[in-house]
Amino acid sequence: MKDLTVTEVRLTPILVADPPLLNTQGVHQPYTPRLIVEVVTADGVTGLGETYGDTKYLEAARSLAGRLPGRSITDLNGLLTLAEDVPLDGHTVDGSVDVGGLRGVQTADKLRLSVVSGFEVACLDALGKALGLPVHALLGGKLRDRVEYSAYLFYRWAGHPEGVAGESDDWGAALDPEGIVAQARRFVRDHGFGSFKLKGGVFPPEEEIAAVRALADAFPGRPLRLDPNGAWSVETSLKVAAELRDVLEYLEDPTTGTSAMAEVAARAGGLPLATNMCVTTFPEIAGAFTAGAVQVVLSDHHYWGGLRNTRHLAEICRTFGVGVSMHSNTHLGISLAAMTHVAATVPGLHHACDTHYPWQTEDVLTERPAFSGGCVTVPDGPGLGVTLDRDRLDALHRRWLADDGSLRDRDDAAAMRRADPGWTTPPVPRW
Ligand SMILES: O=C([O-])C(=O)C[C@H](O)[C@@H](O)C(=O)[O-]
Ligand SMILES: [Mg+2]
Repeated sequence: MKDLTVTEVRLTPILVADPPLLNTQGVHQPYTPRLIVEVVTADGVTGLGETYGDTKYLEAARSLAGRLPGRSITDLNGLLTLAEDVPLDGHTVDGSVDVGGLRGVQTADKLRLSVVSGFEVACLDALGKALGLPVHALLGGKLRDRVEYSAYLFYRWAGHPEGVAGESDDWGAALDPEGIVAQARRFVRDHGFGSFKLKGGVFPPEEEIAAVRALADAFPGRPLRLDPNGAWSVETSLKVAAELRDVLEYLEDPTTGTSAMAEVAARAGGLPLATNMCVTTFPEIAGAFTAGAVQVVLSDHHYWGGLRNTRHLAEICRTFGVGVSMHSNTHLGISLAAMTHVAATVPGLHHACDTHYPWQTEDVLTERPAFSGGCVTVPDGPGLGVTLDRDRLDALHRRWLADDGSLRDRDDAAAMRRADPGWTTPPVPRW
């Protein structure tokens, strides 16, 4: 009989290199915080998880980690209950849209669930390793052998602003339709992606419409998406919908708030709306679905509270005839593996999932998960099927230790101020 009792939890905050990707709030910082969670059992099995690493997540994770030893890694329902008691500093969850993450409102429950997700994945990884089963088997079994991802295109600068220390890359700038098409071609060449999402809300809508049109011309018939993170008014959203209806698979969070989304959805001539901003918690589902505000929910196991909650969300969507796919924030290979396992178990996953992973040149794994034909093969080995490289983890942790605190919380507006000192987060609607 195996001893599945947790004896130790290790939390390692790290800073990971990130390119200067633009969004409506600003630009990505040169390094972004992530938290690596290791759960160790009495038998010496270690499970891996990954989640947001910003200070408020780290503090909550430390509190939760202290409560785990002595419990079983199988006690995943208890883990969610345990998290409800994690104390939070009130001023960190004020109901506003998060700075940089663009994941909708911040609430205490959502913060706790985001922390729990890293622990849940680590427990599932450890359980899978202990039983010799892949994580997808613990979730009820895979329905597909490969999970399709979409190329995540960003307007970007060639490098971080002058005077800002960061890693360089050879992508060059992408600030117009030609740059975006060139970026897409490189994603196809390197990873074989068959669908494309453009992060919008950066330039006036006409410029972004032109970029999507250029993608449609370069890749006829391929599924395309545009996501301005709620930056447009209802009227602007409708104008964009009318111009791009023939080429978009869906329009993602054109405008902010459930009622504005519902108005756009009702008048967009059948173009589906997707969201990772107006439906990000279970309590938001009823209002949004009843109002017909969204046709596709972009799940994210980080903020929905883990892989099992993601399946739960997918079942609710299926019940209401709402599509489901997957959102991503900057993440590493542990999370890509977790996303792939859960996506493999979701019935009716009709859209390629988002992933930032191709933008991440650093990881904490011995071997990076790879895309082929735009897909990741679902791992069938024990657990998540990834192996921690402790030297890499230590190096990225040392970077976090050396930071003076300015990069430990993602803040895309602050990063933009390094290039444009007068920059403030634009009010919505921006256009
Ligand atoms: O689909 C989305 O909304 C995102 O991926 C949000 C992210 O924060 C993205 O905008 C980014 O990384 O800049
Ligand atoms: Mg989005």
